[in-house]
Amino acid sequence: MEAPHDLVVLGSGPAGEKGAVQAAYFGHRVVVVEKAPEPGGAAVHTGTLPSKTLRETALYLSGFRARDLYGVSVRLDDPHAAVPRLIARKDAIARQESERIRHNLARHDVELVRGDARFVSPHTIEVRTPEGARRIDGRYFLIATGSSPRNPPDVPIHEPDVYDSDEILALSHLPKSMVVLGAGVIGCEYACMFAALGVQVVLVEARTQFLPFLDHEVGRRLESAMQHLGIEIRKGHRWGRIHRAANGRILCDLADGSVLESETLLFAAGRVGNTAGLGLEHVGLTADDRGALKVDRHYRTAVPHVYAAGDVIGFPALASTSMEQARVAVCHAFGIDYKQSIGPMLPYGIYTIPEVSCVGETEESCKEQGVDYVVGRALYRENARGLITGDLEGMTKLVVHTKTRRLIGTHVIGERASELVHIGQAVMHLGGTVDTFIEMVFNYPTLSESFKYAAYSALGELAKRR
Ligand SMILES: Cc1cc2nc3c(=O)[nH]c(=O)nc-3n(C[C@H](O)[C@H](O)[C@H](O)COP(=O)(O)OP(=O)(O)OC[C@H]3O[C@@H](n4cnc5c(N)ncnc54)[C@H](O)[C@@H]3O)c2cc1C
Ligand SMILES: NC(=O)c1ccc[n+]([C@@H]2O[C@H](COP(=O)([O-])OP(=O)(O)OC[C@H]3O[C@@H](n4cnc5c(N)ncnc54)[C@H](O)[C@@H]3O)[C@@H](O)[C@H]2O)c1
Repeated sequence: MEAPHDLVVLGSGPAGEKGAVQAAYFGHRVVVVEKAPEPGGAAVHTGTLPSKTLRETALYLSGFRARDLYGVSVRLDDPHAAVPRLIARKDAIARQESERIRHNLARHDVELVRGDARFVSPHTIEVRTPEGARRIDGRYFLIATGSSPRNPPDVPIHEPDVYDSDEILALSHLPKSMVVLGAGVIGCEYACMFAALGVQVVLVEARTQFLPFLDHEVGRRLESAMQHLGIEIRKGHRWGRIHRAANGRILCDLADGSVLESETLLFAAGRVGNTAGLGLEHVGLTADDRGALKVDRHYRTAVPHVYAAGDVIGFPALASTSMEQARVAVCHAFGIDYKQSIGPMLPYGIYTIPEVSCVGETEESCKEQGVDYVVGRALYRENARGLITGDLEGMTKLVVHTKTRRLIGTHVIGERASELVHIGQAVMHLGGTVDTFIEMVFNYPTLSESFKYAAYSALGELAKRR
């Protein structure tokens, strides 16, 4: 009989990898079970990295970034050659990242077992491996099995030309038109990517507010930039039947009676936790109707020796937070005095075109909480690096507490937004004020310098309040 492992991790995505390595680093014997042929999960194979690689490749192949510099029209030299080039680049990145994960696990002496895991008793899983079944006992378990695209019965995902966000990565050619259902982060990102490649995109969303968690001014800017990119945005529309016309095109009925017709359709409306088939009943757990597991602030489920982290626990379902949750879970399980909680301020990076990133309070959240605030803005078009880069629509926006002058929110839309936001995040994390930016010397010319000018703008607003 195999000796029990200290930690058994189900899944090798961001949560599984980081949780496993954290425990192994502190001397514990760890095994990771992964059912896919290569480690990395959705982050490496179907979600984060593939979509971000496609975005960069789409911008490069379409000459998109050069549009405002040289007045070139955005078009692909050879649309037929684009898809193989997009796919090849994405596959190369996935291979390298899987290899990095294998290496990271191996150098921490974490065993990686290929197979489908399910609980057969509270302390034992059975793994169906290509070679047969293997039982693994553990003292603690970390469920990090991630999520999959939601697949409602009335959406014919497996029909040709109808895709979900996993299948879209196997697109064989660039379509002329696409209807994207769901303007969540996934829908918006893919809508932008395909529009940049010259595909005619219609984006449908039931809500009337575009990405409602964004600062509304930033959301409006993004919406108008996406429209400028050629995307037709249909807000406040529910969709109904999706079917095929006699001419082979895809039809999507909208609740107002109109019908959208396109060559392809991407269904991008939500994900469900990968808990079906995990044998949760053998450990005394149940998932909710979205397949998600409930955890406490230490990421412990209702069963004390079983933890869960990442997409399988639902919101916010980001690679960034999944890793941190798993580290916290493992530190708690083994009493490691290292990481007790995840940072209180979670940044969002949305890789639309343009990119958007934010952390902390929005104008709307300040109003809701009755917080007295001012904002400062700096436009990329008034920034030397913005002019050089040709991004004339970008903006850095700071939200500052009127009384304490502390920075409480950072919002960036434009080139490098998801990198730049960390400047604001660091200042917020360290309790900095608007004056911090005034004291700092920034490299010139940089987009980072927009923080100083946004701070000046906020100072102007503060002066009016005196
Ligand atoms: C299109 C798209 C774009 C995204 N972009 C971003 C982004 O830009 N930034 C960001 O932070 N997040 C992004 N995300 C979200 C991010 O990919 C997820 O939050 C992240 O992958 C979750 O990590 P995880 O470890 O919880 O699960 P996953 O990465 O899903 O990994 C779970 C692993 O568990 C394995 N598994 C499942 N069941 C079993 C079983 N029974 N036995 C063994 N193994 C099993 C799976 O095969 C998988 O490898 C994106 C997601 C999508 C879909
Ligand atoms: N850059 C990033 O950080 C990034 C990128 C992609 C995905 N993700 C994560 O992946 C997760 C899933 O993203 P998602 O975009 O699939 O889900 P989502 O739930 O965020 O968005 C789905 C959208 O579809 C709409 N919708 C649902 N049913 C509808 C109907 N019948 N008619 C009209 N509209 C309808 C919803 O109102 C919603 O806006 C998110 O939690 C997100 O955090 C993150």
